[in-house]
Amino acid sequence: MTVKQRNSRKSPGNTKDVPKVDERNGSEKENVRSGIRIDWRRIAIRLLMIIAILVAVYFSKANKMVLFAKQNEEIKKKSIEISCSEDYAEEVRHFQGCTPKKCGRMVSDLLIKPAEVAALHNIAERGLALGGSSGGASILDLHSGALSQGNAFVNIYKLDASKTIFTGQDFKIYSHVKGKIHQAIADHFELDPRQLFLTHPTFFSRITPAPPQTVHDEYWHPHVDKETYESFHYTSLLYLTDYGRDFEGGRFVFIDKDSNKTVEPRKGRVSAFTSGSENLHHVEPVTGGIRYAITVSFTCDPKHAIEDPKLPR
Ligand SMILES: O=C(O)CCC(=O)C(=O)O
Ligand SMILES: [Fe+2]
Repeated sequence: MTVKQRNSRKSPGNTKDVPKVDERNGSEKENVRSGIRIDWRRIAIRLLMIIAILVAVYFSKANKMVLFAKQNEEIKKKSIEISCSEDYAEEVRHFQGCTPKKCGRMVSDLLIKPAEVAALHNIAERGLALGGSSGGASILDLHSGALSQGNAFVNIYKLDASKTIFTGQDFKIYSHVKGKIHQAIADHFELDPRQLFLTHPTFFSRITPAPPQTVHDEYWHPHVDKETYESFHYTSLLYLTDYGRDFEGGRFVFIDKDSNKTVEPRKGRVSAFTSGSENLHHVEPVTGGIRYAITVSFTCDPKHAIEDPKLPR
């Protein structure tokens, strides 16, 4: 039907299917005048219902998100205890001295010094400048040498430039920072530090808002670290840039049944947690700027232990 035909059907002159004015309620009187049958009262009720639903959804969502660690607060130490998932508890119970008293998470902003954070940020920038994913997420693993490049990975130690861009001091700082996180995890979860080992992969990450090109760029999916990285028993993240200042989006979210707990990245913030399904989590998509972090992971299994990364000769 053309516009003309439609308009002529609805024209006031065509009274065949228009009810008599007096038999209709007030809201319909006007409709009759224009020749269009619209029940304004019904529409208003529907609109109110939609608004009520939107308000309810908004508040239920708001209730479901708790800011566990805000960017602008300096946290000495904050923690949450959670029951270990059955599979995690079953696995770690075989490793004496490495079984946590309780599973959970902890955040501390005072463990790592600002100069150490700046030095690590600088290492990440230098190393990742030699490569970089064509999508939004790049990694550099100083231990294996894995570096994102385009849609794949290369070994940074096979690139000539790597021979001059890193110094012994870079690796010293990495080991020192790793040592402090190792001790903090052992203290918090009441472990024997001699039974807790650095494991692979342990890597710098750089995230930008660039659209993903491969699955390696899809960092935002909810996951359990123990399932993604088999050797992990304790995960730690050290943030090297500030949420809201250096980048937008990119907050870390623990997905819990009652309410999600969000950690906003802050320079020098360490977030450490047991790697089982009690700590399902995801990272919100980065929508602006550049986000840098390091994942430093630990295992109870000596078979998966790795040495600290070293400057290759
Ligand atoms: O960068 C982060 O905040 C978390 C990354 C993460 O969940 C992972 O590498 O498994
Ligand atoms: Fe993770």
